[in-house]
Amino acid sequence: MSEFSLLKTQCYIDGQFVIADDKKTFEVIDPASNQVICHVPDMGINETRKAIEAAAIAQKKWQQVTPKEKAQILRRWHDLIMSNQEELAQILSLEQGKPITESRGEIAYGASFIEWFAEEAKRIYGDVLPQDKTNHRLLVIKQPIGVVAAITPWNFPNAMITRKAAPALAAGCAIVIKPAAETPLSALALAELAHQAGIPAGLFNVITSTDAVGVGKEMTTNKLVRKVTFTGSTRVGKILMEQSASTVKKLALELGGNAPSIIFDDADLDNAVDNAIASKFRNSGQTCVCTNRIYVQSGIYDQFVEKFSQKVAQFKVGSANEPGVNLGPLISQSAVQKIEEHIQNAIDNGAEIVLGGQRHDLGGTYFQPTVLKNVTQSMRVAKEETFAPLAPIFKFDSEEEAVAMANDTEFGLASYLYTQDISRLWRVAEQLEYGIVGINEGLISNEIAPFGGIKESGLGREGSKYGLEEFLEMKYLCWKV
Ligand SMILES: NC(=O)C1=CN([C@@H]2O[C@H](COP(=O)(O)OP(=O)(O)OC[C@H]3O[C@@H](n4cnc5c(N)ncnc54)[C@H](O)[C@@H]3O)[C@@H](O)[C@H]2O)C=CC1
Ligand SMILES: O=C(O)[C@H](O)CS(=O)(=O)O
Repeated sequence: MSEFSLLKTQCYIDGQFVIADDKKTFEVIDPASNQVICHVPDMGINETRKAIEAAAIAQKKWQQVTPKEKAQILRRWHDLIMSNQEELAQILSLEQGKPITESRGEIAYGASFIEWFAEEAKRIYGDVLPQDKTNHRLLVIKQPIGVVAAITPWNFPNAMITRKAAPALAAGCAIVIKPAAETPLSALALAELAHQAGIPAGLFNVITSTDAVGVGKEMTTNKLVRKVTFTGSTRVGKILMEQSASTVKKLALELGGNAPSIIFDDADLDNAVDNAIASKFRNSGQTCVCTNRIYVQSGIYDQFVEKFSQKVAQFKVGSANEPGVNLGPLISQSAVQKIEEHIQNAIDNGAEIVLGGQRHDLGGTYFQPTVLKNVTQSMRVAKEETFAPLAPIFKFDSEEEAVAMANDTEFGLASYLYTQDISRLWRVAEQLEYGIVGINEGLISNEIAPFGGIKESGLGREGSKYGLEEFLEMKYLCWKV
């Protein structure tokens, strides 16, 4: 690991790299080899509290810094990230397992949020309102919400941090981040580059810990924290919501998904196949916007299954730096058990394996890309997010039936539809109960558009001009002249 100058093994609090108060550490494991990469501090409530207190002090000064100066510092952070893209990508693949090409993409994707919000920092506007009385002047100003606490997942250990930290800093806030224990190194590398970019001490803090519950409790109940932003499971999102109620914190929750891809008879079949594959197997199926269910109209069902499976059969499973690898290892054995349960449940209820279905010969947490056909709504794959390389293909007859099945879930993050009928495109897009609709496109993530879900997929939006509002408070001034 010595070749990685950005591989940090201490937490970053108040501008210093530090160890845990009790010197405790925990192992960071390479999921491809199951080998220990290094050890990082196993911090807890006390260190979290210290970080929050440092953030509160730093934030008061930061909100006085001009937007232009904020933008310049954020731009420097972006430039440092991009000039260290390869090393950041190697560290990301080492701790998370995704193919190096995907990690390089994630670093650029993560940096795009910093670039975007460096620009947005200079465009935080207020309002002058019409008078209600002749001697009144009514104004609205926007101010930073204050100290932000962020809890982030293992599947995008770089981009899920910058997608929160960039708008927070651009708005004038300070942030304390607890990354997933599986993937802390990307967060610590970002801290090193934030330090080099001159982001003032206390504004960007990273706590690594195996005590997610304790750290989360401190983050959601400490009065100095005014906003909690979380990306992860709906189960944990609900816990954080409950815990945040005692101090009425603002929340942003990017939670689980159950994305349907609906392919109509009139779709461009090759485009639908390619995009359904891209959406399904990105990050080995471990993204919240991955297609989880594929609904194909009966007229092209057999053709679609054949074309889709032939392409998936060409996939190469392997470790991050192997040339041509499409699928890496899953993050954990529990992830492997979940896909095995979903496959078995589907088979027990009448589905058929077209491709895969087994653990890969490479062992560990590698799994074969799997395609099932004759899948129905009664199976677990229809109701639960598999978060793995499993493509269950359902058949439908009518548009109404497809929309009803697609919406038959408590989740509402991403959805996809493939048709060349313009009227149908509008009808179905408007009826889908999701925050995001990909139309003839399976890859919808960027820094420009508002990313987020409805129903039990979360609250709020990240990225886009809307993403900045999440870190601002609106103040109304009623001025007698
Ligand atoms: N919406 C999204 O982008 C994501 C959704 N997920 C969903 O979550 C499922 C489980 O994935 P995990 O990574 O295990 O998600 P998770 O929700 O268990 O973990 C996400 C983050 O929350 C922290 N956490 C866990 N329990 C906590 C608690 N009680 N209080 C405070 N923080 C806590 C974890 O340490 C991690 O940093 C996936 O199968 C997928 O369905 C997971 C990752 C991203
Ligand atoms: O957590 C996730 O899965 C990401 O939000 C998906 S994306 O933004 O990288 O598409």
